Amino acid sequence: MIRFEHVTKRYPDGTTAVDDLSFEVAQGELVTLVGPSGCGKTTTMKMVNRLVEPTEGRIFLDGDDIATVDPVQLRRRIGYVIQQVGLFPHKTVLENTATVPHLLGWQRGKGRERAAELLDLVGLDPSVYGDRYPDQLSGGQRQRVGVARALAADPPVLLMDEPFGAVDPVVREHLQSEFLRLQATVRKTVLFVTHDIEEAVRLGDRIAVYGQGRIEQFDAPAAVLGAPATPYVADFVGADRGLKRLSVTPIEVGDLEQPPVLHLDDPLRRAAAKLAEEGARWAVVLDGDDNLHGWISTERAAAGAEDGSVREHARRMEAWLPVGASLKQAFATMLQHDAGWIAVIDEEETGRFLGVLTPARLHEALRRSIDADAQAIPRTEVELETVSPNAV
Ligand SMILES: Nc1ncnc2c1ncn2[C@@H]1O[C@H](COP(=O)(O)OP(=O)(O)OP(=O)(O)O)[C@@H](O)[C@H]1O
Repeated sequence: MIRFEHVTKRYPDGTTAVDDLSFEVAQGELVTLVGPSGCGKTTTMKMVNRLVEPTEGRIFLDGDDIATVDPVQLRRRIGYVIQQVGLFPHKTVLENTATVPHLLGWQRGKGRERAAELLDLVGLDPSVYGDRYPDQLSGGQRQRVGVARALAADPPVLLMDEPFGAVDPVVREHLQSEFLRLQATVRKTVLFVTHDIEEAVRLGDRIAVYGQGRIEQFDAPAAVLGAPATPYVADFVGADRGLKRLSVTPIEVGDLEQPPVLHLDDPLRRAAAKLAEEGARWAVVLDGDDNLHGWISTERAAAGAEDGSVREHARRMEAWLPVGASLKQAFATMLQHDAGWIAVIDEEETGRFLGVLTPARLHEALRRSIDADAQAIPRTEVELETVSPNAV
């Protein structure tokens, strides 16, 4: 979709901002450009929409050499989001969002309708925020308007230059999650500039790690973290690679332990006997549809009334995640609920219980992910050790 072929940019003062750059971004792919200040990220991006012209080399968009495309026509195919957002202060949120459809000569009603749809999509209720002016919004809300505006004319390509750079870390994480959800729906081809490796890792399908004017490594996040191509990249991604890798390694079904399982309507006496027989300290409790309800301790099951059912003694389980969530989320959930394990469910299939993740299993999953990359073998072929639930 976007292809750089031996692109160099030298500014008139002699600065070589980008030196012989070649890479390709596939349709629907989100590539993050990450590197220290002044390494040429913004220059790379601005060459795509011809705000900067290359000195040498060629750039293709969907097969067209962009040097041959009228810049105004070109920019209609490209949404652009920048840190300063650049909203018009005297226009309402809705008018700001409808800017590009308006420029494209869409009928006013159609443009506003589209703008309202987009505001909804980025989490701003148009009936609440549509008539406000930019200075009546928080920084995070302004960034969302910036994203909505860039998407309004439905361009296939988005260029995003530190779009979440100006907001505090909490809002930033929130915007990142929302953007990932949005991208899963709209599947744009995205170039995303950031100087934050965490953000690059979290958002990118692939990451381009920049040295001075050059890409040092262009790879999937797990590979950049697990197998940095050069000492420079290793240095840039930092010593706490293991921690960062947590955020790119998903929980897989193979990571889970299978503790004893009971159902809400099971007679308590039978449940207690089963737990004692298996030597387990607790069991997961499911409802009639095999969805997660909570858990019950062996002690509590044994102490209950003779004729009771599991329902009266089970506790709700708040610490759970869908399969595919990151190990980092799993770790955070354990800490948040002070839990020795978390339940993992299959969200796709309406919350069916799949198993539990323990700290030991989390650590194993992390190790396996590192080893698998190091040996360049598919993760599915890595043998799992079995750990009994009683070990928790
Ligand atoms: N108009 C210009 N004239 C001369 N030099 C420029 C110009 N624009 C950028 N540069 C230089 O080109 C190099 C790359 O700049 P660029 O803005 O692409 O870097 P960046 O990686 O985006 O940095 P940052 O993260 O600080 O925005 C820098 O040395 C910068 O000073």
